[in-house]
Amino acid sequence: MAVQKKLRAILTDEGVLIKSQSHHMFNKHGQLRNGDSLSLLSCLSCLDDGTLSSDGGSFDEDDSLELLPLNTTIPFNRILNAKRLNIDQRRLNNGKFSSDPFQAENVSSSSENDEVENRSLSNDKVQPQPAASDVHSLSNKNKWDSKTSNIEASPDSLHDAIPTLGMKDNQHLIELTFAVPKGHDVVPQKLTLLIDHVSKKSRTNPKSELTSSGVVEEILEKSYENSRRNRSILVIINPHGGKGTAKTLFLTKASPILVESGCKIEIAYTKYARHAIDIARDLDISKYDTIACASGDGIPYEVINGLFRRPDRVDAFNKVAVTQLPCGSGNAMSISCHWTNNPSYAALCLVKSIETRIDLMCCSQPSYMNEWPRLSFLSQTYGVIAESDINTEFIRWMGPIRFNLGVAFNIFQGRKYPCEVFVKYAAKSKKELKVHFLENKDKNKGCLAFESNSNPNSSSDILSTNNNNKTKNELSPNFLTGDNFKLKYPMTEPVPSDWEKMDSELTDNLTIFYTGKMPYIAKDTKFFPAALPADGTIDLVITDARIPVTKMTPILLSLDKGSHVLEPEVIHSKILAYKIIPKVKSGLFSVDGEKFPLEPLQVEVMPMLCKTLLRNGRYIDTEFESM
Ligand SMILES: Nc1ncnc2c1ncn2[C@@H]1O[C@H](COP(=O)(O)OP(=O)(O)OP(=O)(O)O)[C@@H](O)[C@H]1O
Repeated sequence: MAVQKKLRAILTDEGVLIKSQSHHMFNKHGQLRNGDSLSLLSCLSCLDDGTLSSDGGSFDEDDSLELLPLNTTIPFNRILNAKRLNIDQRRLNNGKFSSDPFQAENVSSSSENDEVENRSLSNDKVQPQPAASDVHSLSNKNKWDSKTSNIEASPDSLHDAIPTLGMKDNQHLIELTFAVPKGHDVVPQKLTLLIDHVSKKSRTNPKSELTSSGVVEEILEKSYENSRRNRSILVIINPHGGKGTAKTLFLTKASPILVESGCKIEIAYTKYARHAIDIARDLDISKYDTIACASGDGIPYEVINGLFRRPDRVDAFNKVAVTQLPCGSGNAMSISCHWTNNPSYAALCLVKSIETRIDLMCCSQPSYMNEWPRLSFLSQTYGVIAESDINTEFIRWMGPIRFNLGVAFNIFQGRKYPCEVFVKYAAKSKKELKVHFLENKDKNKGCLAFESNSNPNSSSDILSTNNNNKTKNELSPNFLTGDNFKLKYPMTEPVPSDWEKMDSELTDNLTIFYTGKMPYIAKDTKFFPAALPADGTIDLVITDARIPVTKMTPILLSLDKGSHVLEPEVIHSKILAYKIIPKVKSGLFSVDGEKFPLEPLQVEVMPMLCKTLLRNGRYIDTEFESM
C-alpha cells in the first residue's frame, strides 16, 4: 500500500472535500493504490437511495470501492468518526517510522466511556439477571475484521507523508471513518487526511482553527447534527429470529458500523419466549440510552411492554429509545423508521437518526387487563389477516409469501368474521383523513425527544439539573409524567357516548379489520400509508365480504403501493380509540404479530409515549400525499 503524496482535504458545509493532488487512493480491496484518481462522491452519494430499497440497497458489488474523481466530498451524513493523529516524534529517528507511527486520539470519547464498555449487564438489583456469559461488550478494542475495509498507511508510505511533520498551524492530520456501500451493505472505511483548510465557521472562530481537536470536534458536530453521539446501546438478539440468522446478521452487518461510530455496545441474548420482557423490566436503565432489538418485530414489542411493567416506567420511557436492527422475518419497525430492511443501513440510520417520540396504542382484554394492559407499537388485526399471520406458522419455511397466500386463500373462500365495532373517530371520511394527514405530516419537529442544542455527549438527561432543579428535558413539552400512562377509556367503563357503532351490515360481513401506527406492516406491504409517528391517531382499515372477488383482487395486489386505501370499497379512517367484540366462536387477534385471545378488545392511542429513532425524524415516505 502506498500513501499518496498529499492526501489533503478541506471542510465544507457539506462534508470533507478531498483535494488530493496526486492520484491513487484505494482499490477494490480497500487498499491505497497507484495510478487512479480519487472520487468518493459516486459511492457516497448513493446512501440516500440505498436505504430505501427493501433489501437495503441496489449497489453492484464493485460500486463500493470504485475509484472516484478528485474534488469530491465525503458528506457528513456518511461520517462515523474522526480522530486526530499524533505523530510520535520518538519514532522518527533517521527518517524511519516504526510500524505504529500514529497514535490516534478520539476527541469524542472519554475515559468515562471506557469504563462503561467493560461493565456487564448484571446488576445486583436486577432479578433475574442475564448470565454474564450472555452479555458481551463490543468496542473498538475488538474490531470487525478490517482486512478489506480498513485503509491504513503503511510505514514505508509515510515517507511521502513526511511533509506533514512540517505542518502549518492550520493543517491537521485526521483519521476519518465513514460509511461506504459494499455489495448490498454499507461498511466502515478509514482514511487518513491532512486537512489544511477549515470551514468558514472555523475561520471566524480562531479557537477551533488553532487546534486539531477543534477540527475533529467540528467534523463530529456536523456529522451528528440532531443526533446523539457515542450511544450506549443494549443490543437484544433473538438467536432464533430471522430463521436463526439474527446473531450473524447483527455481528457482521450492524455491529461494525455501531462500533466505528463510537457506540458502546452490550449484547443480551434471549433465552426463552418473552425473555425480552424480563430483560427490559429488570434492566439498569442508567447504563443505556438505547435498546436496539436485533430481531423481528416481536422483541421491540416485548421491550416496550417490559419497560411498561417497571415501577419507574416514567423514567424508563424518558430515558431509553427503543429501536430495531432488522434481523428477523418481520421488520416493520425498521422499514418504517430507518427506511430499510438491511441491518447495516439500519445501523447507519441508528447512529444518524433523530430521537423522536412516537405514539403507542394500549390494548385491554378481560383476560389480562387487570394485570398489565399491553402496549402495541405496530398494529392489531382481526379476521382474515390475523388468521393468515398466525395460523400459517406451520408453513413458516415458505417465508413471507405464506402470509400472502393465507390472506388470498381466506378471502377467496369468502370467509367472514362477524363482530361489533365502536369507534371514536378523529377523521372519519377519506377527505377528512387527507386533511388531517396534510396538517400533521410535518409536525414531527415538535416531537423531538432529544434537545439538539444540548451537549450530545451528555448521557445524563435525567440527572443533570438546571437552576430550577429541573433538567432540560423535564422542561420539554415532550417529557413524560405519570399522567401520560393513564388510560382515558378504561375497558371497565361503558363505551362512551361519543363513540360511534359501526354499521352492522358491514361488521357482520367483516373480512379484514386492521388498525396500525406504522406505514409498513411487513416488507412490501404498505398497509397504512397515511400513518404518522405522533399525530395522536390510529389508522383503521376495514374490508367486508360483500366486496366482489373481482374488486378484492386489485385491492390485495395494491398493498405494496398502499393505494388499496383509496378504493371506495375499503374503509379508511383516523381514530382515537375503538372497541371490537368478536361474534365468532374460534379465532384470534394478532397484536404486533403476537397471538392474542379471541375476546372483546379495547384500544386507545397513547400519544408520544415511546422514544425511538427515526431517519430525518420521520417515517419512510409513503407517497400518500400524492396518491
Ligand atoms: N430463545 C428463544 N426461544 C424461543 N422463543 C424465543 C426465544 N427468543 C425469542 N423468542 C420469541 O420469538 C418470537 C419472535 O421473535 P422475533 O420477532 O424477533 O423473530 P422473527 O424472526 O421476526 O419471528 P416472527 O416471524 O415470529 O416474528 C418472540 O415472540 C419471542 O418471544
